[in-house]
Amino acid sequence: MPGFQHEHVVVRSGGRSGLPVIIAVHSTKLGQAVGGCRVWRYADWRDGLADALRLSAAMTAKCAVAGLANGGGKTVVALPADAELDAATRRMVLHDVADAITSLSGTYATGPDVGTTPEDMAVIGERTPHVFCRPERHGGGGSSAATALGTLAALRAVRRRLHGTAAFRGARLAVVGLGSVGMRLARLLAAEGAELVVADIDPAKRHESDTLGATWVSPEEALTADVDIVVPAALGGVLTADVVPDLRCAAIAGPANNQLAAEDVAGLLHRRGIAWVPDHVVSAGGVINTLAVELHHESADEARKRVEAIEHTVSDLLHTAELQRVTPAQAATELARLRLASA
Ligand SMILES: NC(=O)c1ccc[n+]([C@@H]2O[C@H](COP(=O)([O-])OP(=O)(O)OC[C@H]3O[C@@H](n4cnc5c(N)ncnc54)[C@H](O)[C@@H]3O)[C@@H](O)[C@H]2O)c1
Repeated sequence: MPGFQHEHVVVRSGGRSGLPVIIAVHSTKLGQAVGGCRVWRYADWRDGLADALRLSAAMTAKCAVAGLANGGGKTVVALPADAELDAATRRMVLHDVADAITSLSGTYATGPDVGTTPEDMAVIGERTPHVFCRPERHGGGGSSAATALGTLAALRAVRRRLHGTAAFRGARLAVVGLGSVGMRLARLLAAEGAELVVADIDPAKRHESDTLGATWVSPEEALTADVDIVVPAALGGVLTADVVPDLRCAAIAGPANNQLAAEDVAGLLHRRGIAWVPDHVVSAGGVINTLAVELHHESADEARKRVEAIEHTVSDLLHTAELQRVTPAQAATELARLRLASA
């Protein structure tokens, strides 16, 4: 049985809603623990506790690799399997979460996750300052632009590793998914002279592809296109064991969450000589920006510099991976361990 690794776990019945509110603070070694608030249905509340324990530990590693002065935490409100929250109960739940956060004396701050929105963060913010990713009128702002900028920084590092230059002129990239991050990113890359192959399941995006001078293909064709870098920017699970033999790119780096269908696909990619940069490193721009501005009260310029520093992180990971003959994902795990050990 693994040992208990968390600094503090709160489990309480919400004073207003009566629902189980769970906050797991995994680590504050690097600073205040952060992690989203999940409001989700579970067959048993203890499944929600397991989620909070697992996801808060993952946040510690994610923050450490991103170079954030923050640790990992997570909130889970475990709803019964058949629960529907009406607006009044939802407010009660969010205020219960806020009170549980207050009980932690500033060691943890929350943001949106599955089942919660920036609007919900504004409601939590009525009772605690330890909340981020609120709507713009409450001092927050959308994260897609910063996520796209951070992805561009990651791609610069990959481009330099592949071709010895961080300039995108002449680079061939396939962007799979032209949503709020993918579209912004494609525009940035096109403006720098990259040759783009793009795809989306929504045919309405084809028009934009034409204005970018990109080649429009199906999502499957984009993933296996003969390009330098594939950029997954839609849903997770696209990198399966089956697709690996068909890939023709030299590297994969994109913002889509949980790209690997199974963890061992990282090894399969490595054996095929394809550098896969873990998505949590590539997509960290949004959270880096939000925490810098909303929790650390830094200027937009300072926050932007932190986001652009993803380029150095990815450069380090690729360099270490090559030197130690490990995958970039293994190099990221080791980097997180070192940063935590030296904190
Ligand atoms: N928005 C952020 O700041 C942020 C931060 C971190 C990670 N991410 C992750 O990045 C990814 C994109 O986020 P987003 O905010 O742009 O989402 P989005 O919903 O705005 O865009 C997703 C796009 O992908 C398209 N799509 C869906 N399935 C597809 C498929 N099978 N093939 C090709 N295209 C497909 C959709 O039509 C849509 O245009 C997600 O995985 C998200 O979790 C986003």
